[in-house]
Amino acid sequence: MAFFSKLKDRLFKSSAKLEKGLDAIVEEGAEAAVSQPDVSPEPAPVETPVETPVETPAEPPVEAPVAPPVEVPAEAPKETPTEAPSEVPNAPAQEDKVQPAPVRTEPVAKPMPKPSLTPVPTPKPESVETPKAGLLGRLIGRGKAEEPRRVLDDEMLEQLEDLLVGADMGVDTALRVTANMAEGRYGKRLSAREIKELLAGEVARIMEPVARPMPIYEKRPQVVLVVGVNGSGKTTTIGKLASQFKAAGKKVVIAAGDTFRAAAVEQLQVWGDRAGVPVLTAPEGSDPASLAFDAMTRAQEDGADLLMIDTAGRLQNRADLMEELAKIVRVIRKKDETAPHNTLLVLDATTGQNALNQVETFQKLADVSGLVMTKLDGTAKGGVLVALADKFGLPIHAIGVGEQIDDLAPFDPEEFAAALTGLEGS
Ligand SMILES: Nc1nc2c(ncn2[C@@H]2O[C@H](COP(=O)(O)OP(=O)(O)OP(=O)(O)O)[C@@H](O)[C@H]2O)c(=O)[nH]1
Repeated sequence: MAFFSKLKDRLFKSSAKLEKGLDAIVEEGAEAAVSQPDVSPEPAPVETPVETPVETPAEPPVEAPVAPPVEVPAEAPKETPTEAPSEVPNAPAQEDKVQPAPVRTEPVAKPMPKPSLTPVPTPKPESVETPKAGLLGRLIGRGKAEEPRRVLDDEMLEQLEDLLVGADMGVDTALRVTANMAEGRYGKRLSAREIKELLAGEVARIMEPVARPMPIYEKRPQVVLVVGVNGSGKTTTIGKLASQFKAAGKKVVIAAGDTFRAAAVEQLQVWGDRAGVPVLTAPEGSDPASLAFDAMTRAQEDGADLLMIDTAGRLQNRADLMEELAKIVRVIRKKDETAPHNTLLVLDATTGQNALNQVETFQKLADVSGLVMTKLDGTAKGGVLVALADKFGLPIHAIGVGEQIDDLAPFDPEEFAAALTGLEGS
């Protein structure tokens, strides 16, 4: 199965929610579609008045400049370059070719520049000559004249905003996205598909700057600290990443740093076995920093490429957690002052807007350098990724789309946008 279909399949709850909502918005205010073909195939007679012809009474009054019958392109403008999506996700291997300089030479924890607050002018769509929908066209579903269309006005924009807020995009992002969608199109008649394409284009534009695989450095061992609240998917993500790194030829060691929960340690051992990677553990209740130090020693002795350190995620006592994370960092820096080279924050997509609070909290506790978003399968809250990208600009290294070892994919903005909005892959 192509990865696009898999992602769309897995994101079905988010996509179904947006897709149905968009269809309903257009249908609700749609004009009589058949009497409103997109484009008159006949050249207009010279004496044709500028106003809407009398024989199209279904056109509702519009306050804004009246749109010509068709000015909306059949395809939304593609503004973001696409990397060839990989059937088998392998983020580490991709990045490995680049081998960037060690992490401390660049401010990895600093948020990337935020997208501009002002709507980005969208290229004005050129008129598209839509061929007259013949019987064959209608039979195969290409009859554009059959599509319900609705004039993009304030009421429709408000409905779109509400829909996006309901899909967990957050108010600020939803307003920005709809403003950009309306740019140059206000008063025009749009079909549901055209709106989905516009929305997908906007989402992809916001997501493109943050879609970055986890950087791999020449430093050995590269230390990856994994943080996040309990249950967000840290253990599972470490297992999946370890498996992918190993498949890419890397020697990996895992440290089970959540020493307070025996079950967490056992679970990590199970994932280590699955990935074929050693997991260093310590007795329940022992000092996680001491384990991290031992793991660092072992990883150095073994010539490991990567050391992945799991951590506790108890936010109930932030001061303790902050001290615990700070101590882990202090001791591993005794071995390598540039460590940790990555601090991954694992977020559970099903928590919706709460994910935004978690980013703020963990940015105070640790130097978060990138995000992994888990449980994107089976949630209607996938829109929160757009809000996260828009608000923080932190790189999204990968997304979790299931509980199996292979269910971790590099983040592809265009595929995500298409899957989120319910567009078919082409
Ligand atoms: N559907 C789905 N489930 C996931 C995904 N990632 C993790 N899970 C599940 O989420 C639950 C919690 O995952 P863990 O990896 O144990 O989370 P954790 O952050 O390590 O939690 P603690 O061990 O309590 O600290 C498990 O049942 C996982 O199988 C994902 O991408 N999709």
